[in-house]
Formats: sequence, C-alpha cells, structure tokens
Amino acid sequence: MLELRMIDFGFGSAKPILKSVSLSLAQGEILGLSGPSGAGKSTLGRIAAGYVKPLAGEVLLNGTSPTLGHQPIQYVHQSSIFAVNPRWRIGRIISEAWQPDSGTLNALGVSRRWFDRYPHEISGGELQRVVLARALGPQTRFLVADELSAMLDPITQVEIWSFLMERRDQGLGVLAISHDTALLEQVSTRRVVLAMGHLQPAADIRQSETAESRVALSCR
Ligand SMILES: Nc1ncnc2c1ncn2[C@@H]1O[C@H](COP(=O)(O)OP(=O)(O)OP(=O)(O)O)[C@@H](O)[C@H]1O
Repeated sequence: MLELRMIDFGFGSAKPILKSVSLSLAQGEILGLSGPSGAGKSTLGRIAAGYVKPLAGEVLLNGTSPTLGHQPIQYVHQSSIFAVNPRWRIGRIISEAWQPDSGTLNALGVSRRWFDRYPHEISGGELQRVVLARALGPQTRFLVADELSAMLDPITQVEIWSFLMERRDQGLGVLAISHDTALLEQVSTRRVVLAMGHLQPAADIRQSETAESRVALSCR
C-alpha cells in the first residue's frame, strides 16, 4: 500500500498548492488523478515518488518511509527527454535499472534497433516507451504515470495501457495523472480530482471485470 498522509506543499512564498492532501493506492489498483492545469497533480506525483519533499505530511510504503537507493515507486512523465542522460545510448539508458525481457520490450513496442542510438535520434513517443520499460523493473511496486500516453498515437496508447492493466493484474499499483478523463474512466479502478489544493473523489467508476475494461479500451 502506498499512502500519502496530510501532505502540505507550496513553492517558496507562493500560496500553498497542496493542503492536507491524503490518498492511498493499493497494489493492483489504477487510481486516476485529474484536475485543472496548475492544480498540483505532477507535484503530488513527484512527492509520491520521493522526488519532492513535502512541507508537512508523510509518504508511506507498506506503513514505513521508503528507503533511499531502493526505488519501488517510479515516476514517468510525458517529457521523457528530461529523464534521460542525453550522452547515453538507448541500450545503456534502458538497462540502467534492469535488463528488460523481450516480452516487456515487445509489449511496449521498444525496438532493439534503437539501442545504438542517442535519445535525440528516436522520436518522443519512442523515448517515452523506453523510459516506461526502464521504470517497470522487478522492484517496481507502484508507477506514477504522469500524462504517460499524451504524446502517443491512439493504437500505441491502447497497447501501453493494456500492458499496464496486465501488470496491474499482477499487482502493480498505478497513479495515472491525466487531463484525458475518457482515458481515466476506462483504465482506472477509482478516480480522484485535485482542485484548489484538495483531493475529492470523482464519480465511482470501479470496473470489476478486467476483461471488460480491456475490451472497452480497445474500442476507443
Ligand atoms: N519548481 C517550481 N517552482 C515554482 N513553481 C512551480 C514549480 N513547479 C511547478 N510550479 C507551479 O506549481 C503549480 C502546480 O504545478 P504542477 O505541475 O504540479 O501542476 P499540474 O496540475 O500538474 O499542471 P498541468 O496539468 O498543467 O501539468 C503550478 O502553478 C506551477 O507553475
């Protein structure tokens, strides 16, 4: 279980953007997070992944603070170019955390032909898939997917979310941040909305049957 308890956050002297925000995410759950631009969704996701320290409150993984060095909570943002070393080739980038198996690479549409290239020598959508493959190592229990598929064409988007739903069935917990509420409705087991510093539940859209949701996704 990933828990954020009573998180307060603001940048410098600017007014607070997160006010006593709490959420919990179970393994095997996809929690959809939407809200207006600038509401603090990415900031909340980065706090969950340990990239940003909250001013108050705590992040707990199975009841304890996540330890440094071991990163079971991964954060993937749509601007993947900022998440990679531009001087490293794709093969080195992708094996930084683990050696992804062929099944993972195929499911995410990652070609081994890219491995000798640098990040600027593949497309933004291809780099997005590389960064996602890197994030989904065996130690990963939770994924913060921040506008993960916004740069991808609809078919690739379906393939990636279908793969993540399979991983969900194997226990991966996903915090899916997006403005695409139609997408969130299809992939999420639960949805929340962040606005004015507070988190509120969206309409209950719990999908009890995984196969049904996969079919719905493929029909988009
Ligand atoms: N490093 C920073 N320094 C100062 N202000 C920041 C910083 N990063 C983000 N902000 C501000 O914090 C607020 C929340 O940003 P955040 O990116 O978390 O919002 P968001 O809900 O993810 O927005 P969007 O949907 O547009 O991506 C915004 O007003 C943003 O300008």
